[in-house]
Amino acid sequence: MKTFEELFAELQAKAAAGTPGSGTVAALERGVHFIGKKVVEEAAESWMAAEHEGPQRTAEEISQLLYQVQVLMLASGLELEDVYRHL
Ligand SMILES: N=c1c2ncn([C@@H]3O[C@H](COP(=O)(O)OP(=O)(O)OP(=O)(O)O)[C@@H](O)[C@H]3O)c2ncn1[C@@H]1O[C@H](COP(=O)(O)O)[C@@H](O)[C@H]1O
Repeated sequence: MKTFEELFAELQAKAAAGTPGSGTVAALERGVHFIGKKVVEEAAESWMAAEHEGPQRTAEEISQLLYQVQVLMLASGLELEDVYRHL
């Protein structure tokens, strides 16, 4: 188990290192358009899970949504603080 902040630090490190085999690095190479579609896909799957599949499946889909949002943040050059200041 990891927190939102811990996951972001892990993804930042992999992006900076260009870690071979990392799905995050591969997504960043494909760019914002590809990543944006993954965000929308996971958002829709979270919504469908919440309506039809119960809390456990919803939690799984939301975890994937949070991951994709973090990848979009990296692709946009954003730090956690850039987002947190708007909360
Ligand atoms: N938490 C996640 C995570 N959540 C979702 N995903 C991605 O989102 C996909 C899951 O969505 P789906 O089930 O809809 O995908 P799928 O249909 O099986 O496959 P796709 O065709 O959509 O790619 C996975 O295939 C991953 O590509 C994640 N990829 C990585 N992480 C974590 O990110 C960290 C870095 O990962 P790497 O960059 O791959 O090393 C590790 O701690 C991982 O656990």
